Amino acid sequence: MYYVKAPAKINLTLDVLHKRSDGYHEVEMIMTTVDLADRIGLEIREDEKIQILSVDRFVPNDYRNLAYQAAKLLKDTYHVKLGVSITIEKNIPVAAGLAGGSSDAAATLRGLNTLWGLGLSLEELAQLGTKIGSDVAFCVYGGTALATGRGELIQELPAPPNSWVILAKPTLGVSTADIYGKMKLDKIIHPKTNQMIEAIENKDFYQMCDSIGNVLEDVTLKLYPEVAVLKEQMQKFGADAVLMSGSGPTVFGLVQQESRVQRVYNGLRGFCDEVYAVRLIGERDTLA
Ligand SMILES: C[C@@](CO)(OP(=O)(O)O)[C@H](O)COP(=O)(O)OP(=O)(O)OC[C@H]1O[C@@H](n2ccc(N)nc2=O)[C@H](O)[C@@H]1O
Ligand SMILES: Nc1ncnc2c1ncn2[C@@H]1O[C@H](COP(=O)(O)OP(=O)(O)O)[C@@H](O)[C@H]1O
Repeated sequence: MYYVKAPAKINLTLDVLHKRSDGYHEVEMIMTTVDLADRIGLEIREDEKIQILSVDRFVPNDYRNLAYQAAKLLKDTYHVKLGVSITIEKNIPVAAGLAGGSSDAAATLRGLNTLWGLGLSLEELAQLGTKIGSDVAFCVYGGTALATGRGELIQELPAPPNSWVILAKPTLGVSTADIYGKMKLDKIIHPKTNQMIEAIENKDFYQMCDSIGNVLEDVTLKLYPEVAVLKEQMQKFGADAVLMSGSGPTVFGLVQQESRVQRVYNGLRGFCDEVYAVRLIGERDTLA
């Protein structure tokens, strides 16, 4: 079995500039990877079949699985005469704003590129990934990046300052399309994207905390007040900065001091089942 790591992402900033004629929204967002990851196991099949073996009951094990779509796209585009069995060990919460499905697809693209001996560049894989979903290109590269367009245009950024990240996922799933669709474009308060880039470049933790922002947060918080409560709790327990990731509903807290991590984690565990204390990965090249 050939294993590939598929880490979750968080959005340090997420801005929407306008709605496009193709129905997508033009975005500007800073994304970074965290060390909560699915594990993708790949096994070549001579019979040309693509098979998904997943242990998670919330994840489809057929053509609807984004890892399946990644394998099929590679196979069809490059006329590969092999198949693959894909085992997905799911650790990233599903439909959570953490890009778990996109990361599984990206890891499958990277892994099969090696296993099927295709010799494609990351750029070529990212371009292919864009056909599966807007977040897949970022997940192909990992690390930290400014993502524009509908999210598929990637400019690499340096690793952010070191930080712990507490992730808390309420027991509800959110539809990304629904949240984008309910946004009031004339009421947006834009996050400080340039200030965030500066904070990252200067490795300034407190400026990073001061620059986080997500225009989708208001929409999700209004629909699901329990997410707002979770945010307040995380602030109360001492996180340095708190924000919802992507379209939600996962809330993340940045915590610089290791001594404070346990307190925030334990505090949240009291009323939220899914809480994780992880680190920012921040850099590319740790995904093999
Ligand atoms: C909000 C974000 C932020 O990173 O992440 P998640 O919350 O899903 O993790 C992304 O923009 C989500 O990316 P992804 O989940 O790949 O979305 P896609 O499958 O491409 O699109 C799902 C639906 O979301 C809407 N959509 C998505 C991206 C975009 N720039 N504008 C949109 O309006 C469209 O209605 C689209 O049909
Ligand atoms: N490998 C996969 N892992 C998770 N979800 C998947 C996968 N393949 C398809 N999906 C579907 O994609 C939807 C969004 O999943 P996910 O990527 O976890 O969320 P998000 O886009 O909020 O980060 C889920 O409802 C799920 O049914």
